Amino acid sequence: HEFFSSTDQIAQLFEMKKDLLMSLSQCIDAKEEDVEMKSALQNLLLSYSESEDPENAVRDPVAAYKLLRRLRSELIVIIGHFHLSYQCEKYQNEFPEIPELEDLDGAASGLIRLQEIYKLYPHNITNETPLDADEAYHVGWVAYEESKFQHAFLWFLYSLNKLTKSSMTTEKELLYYLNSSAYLFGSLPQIYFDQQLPNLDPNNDEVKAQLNRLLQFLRTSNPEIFTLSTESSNYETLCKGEVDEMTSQRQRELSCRYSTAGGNPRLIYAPVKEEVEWDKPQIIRYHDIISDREIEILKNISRPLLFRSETSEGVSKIRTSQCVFLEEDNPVVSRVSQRIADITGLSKESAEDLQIQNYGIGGRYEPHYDAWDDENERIATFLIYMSNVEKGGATVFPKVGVVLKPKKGSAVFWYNLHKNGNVDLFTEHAGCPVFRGSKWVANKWILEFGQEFRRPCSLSYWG
Ligand SMILES: O=C(O)CCC(=O)C(=O)O
Ligand SMILES: [Fe+2]
Repeated sequence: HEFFSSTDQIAQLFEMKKDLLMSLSQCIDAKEEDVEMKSALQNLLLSYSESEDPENAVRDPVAAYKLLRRLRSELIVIIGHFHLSYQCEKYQNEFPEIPELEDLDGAASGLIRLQEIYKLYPHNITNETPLDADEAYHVGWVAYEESKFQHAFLWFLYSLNKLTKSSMTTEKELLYYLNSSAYLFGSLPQIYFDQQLPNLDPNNDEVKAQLNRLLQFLRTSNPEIFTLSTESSNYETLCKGEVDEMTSQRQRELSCRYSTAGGNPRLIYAPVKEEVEWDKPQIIRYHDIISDREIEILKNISRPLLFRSETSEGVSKIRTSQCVFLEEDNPVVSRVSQRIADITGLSKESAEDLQIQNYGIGGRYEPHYDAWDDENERIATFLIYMSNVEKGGATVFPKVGVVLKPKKGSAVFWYNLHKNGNVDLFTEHAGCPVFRGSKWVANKWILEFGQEFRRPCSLSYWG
């Protein structure tokens, strides 16, 4: 099981750890004589505070990263105690999975992606939740492994400034990685690089002096490694919310109305609020199409079933979220499907199951199409927002400049295919990295076959 790709799963794990800690304290209290174990347990109990709210903590990606690290180390200790303690044996089948090192790497990678898109320095992204030297070193190391040498360098520098006596990270390691990332970034000539590394004096002062020399050299001869580039792709610019004037002007001219979808009996007394968000391709927002209660039910059914989302290439960094397809045997799921059919006028018999999705730390879905050129493709997408997202997490269409902000209870709808069956190339879209908040969405993909009389085909070459 994975944790970094769903912030909700991290919050759930916190609750499980809490329960486990409680049962451990009960079974140890009962009989255990081992003083050492009791005091270790006491420390764990002290570190856990009643008022801690994991759902709130995971809204901040840096806090979520720290929490994940902490949960991993605490669970290892707690489960270790269970194994050591004879009296606690009966609990042994109920352990939650422990986050793996890959989870910590995935979480760090999410932070780096946030920095890249939103142009954030380590001190920007950590301004609410600071990282300690070891945590920062780990993020730098992940950036280094991903060949993102400037981010790596900046994190190592951050780590250097946070070093304390209790840090596991050493100045010597930092000198090595600062030096190497500066060289690989292209800010350090080979000669300088070679001079810095060999035969480091284990004497700390010597390392310190070398570190200072390195930084001084970089500041004077190659200062660009300290400053992030401001270049962005269309996708990134839209995610940052920098919509150009023309686009926002065009957006303001669009309309909204109450609709009964052409007199659908189920909508006559409760027309749906319809807002045209974009004209070409047409993107329609429907407001208040699902209640908070329905959302809670869908989240609760999904939680134990969530699994890493895939793309046509399998599991990949392109898409960091977890999802599950829900079948119609649940009344809320079938009610939502019926509502989508009523609103869009399309047949629900020809559609995929409702897909519920929760994003991870810095979770995103990079630009993609929902439909390909195969038979019975996804003619349309109905995307429901099941949460608000405080920062980031917009759905953007890079080819046309559209930014759709998640609004809880609303949905957006567009056709991926032209009437002639070809993919509309303007429907390329992305889910921007979540910068603050927990993002939940539900996808309903409506298929081509069975819609022939509801959305007649055209023979036109153009669409
Ligand atoms: O989460 C979003 O905003 C977009 C999701 C999406 O495009 C998808 O799941 O196919
Ligand atoms: Fe999509």
